[in-house]
Amino acid sequence: MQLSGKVALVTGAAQGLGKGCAEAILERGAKVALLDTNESAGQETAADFALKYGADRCTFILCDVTAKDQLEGAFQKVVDHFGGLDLVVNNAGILNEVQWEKCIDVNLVSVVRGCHLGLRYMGKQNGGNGGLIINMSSVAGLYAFPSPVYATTKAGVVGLTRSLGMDYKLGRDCVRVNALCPSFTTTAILADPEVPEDQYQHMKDMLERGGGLMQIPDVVKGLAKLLDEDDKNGAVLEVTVQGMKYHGDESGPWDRESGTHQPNLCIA
Ligand SMILES: NC(=O)C1=CN([C@@H]2O[C@H](COP(=O)(O)OP(=O)(O)OC[C@H]3O[C@@H](n4cnc5c(N)ncnc54)[C@H](O)[C@@H]3O)[C@@H](O)[C@H]2O)C=CC1
Ligand SMILES: CCCCC/C=C\C=C\C(=O)C/C=C\C/C=C\CCCC(=O)O
Repeated sequence: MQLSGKVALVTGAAQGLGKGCAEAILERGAKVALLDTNESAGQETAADFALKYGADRCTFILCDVTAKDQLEGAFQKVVDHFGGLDLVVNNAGILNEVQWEKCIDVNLVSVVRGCHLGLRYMGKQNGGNGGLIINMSSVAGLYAFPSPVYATTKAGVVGLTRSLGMDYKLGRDCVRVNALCPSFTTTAILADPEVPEDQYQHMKDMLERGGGLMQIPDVVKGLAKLLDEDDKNGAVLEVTVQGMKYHGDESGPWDRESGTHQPNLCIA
């Protein structure tokens, strides 16, 4: 996707992976709205980006993605402020197995809503120009993971992405939907996850066996791949210290006999 002059909205962008993604999008010439509940970090990030990329190219919007009115209001603010919308990164997420309903709300319900809003504002059938949605899932959404509710939310994001990315609807809305599945990356989410001790110990063990931590720029390379590959729709990209690979090339039962698996290729 050519991003010069385009408009992006990134949730959970005050810090961590969302901030890294937002900066990569700014570097490619787009304008970016940063949404987050953390007002001080969000304002600081926006001020930093304004200095580097220009005050007219970045804005912070205080928004709890789990509050329907706030998320809807934020999408409208972005369109009012920048005059359109071309790219949505649904990134905000938490790991909390204690307040597990909240984990589902932030990581899955809000991503569903963010996708619906992306389609509403970017969909050609609604007067938009088409666009791209990138959902932040996790390797935890692809393999068994010791925090079951978190893993469920991330697997849900994978299913949502694959299904919204089916090409039968692309001719109508011209909005592609892809997902990024990183492994453990150094951000604040690792510092204090609200998980039982046995889950935490098992995660530490997986982290060691998996080859250790990634850094934010490693994951941003995955985002860049999804931004560059315009033929991808419904694609799910795993990013680990071992490299990157797409998931989901297996044929479903409807294609298995004929062997005519139809990858989700963008035809718009
Ligand atoms: N760091 C890691 O190892 C991995 C992280 N992820 C995912 O990446 C995404 C970003 O996480 P990180 O940058 O690692 O963590 P982080 O904790 O540094 O950043 C998360 C951001 O989301 C914001 N946020 C949380 N709840 C929110 C809400 N209700 N409304 C708006 N903003 C909210 C936080 O204020 C924070 O700025 C999450 O979806 C996470 O599940 C996926 C795989 C690995
Ligand atoms: C040791 C501290 C653990 C704290 C974990 C906090 C957040 C983790 C978020 C994730 O999304 C975890 C991401 C991936 C883990 C899933 C599988 C591990 C596979 C290991 C590998 O091959 O890289």
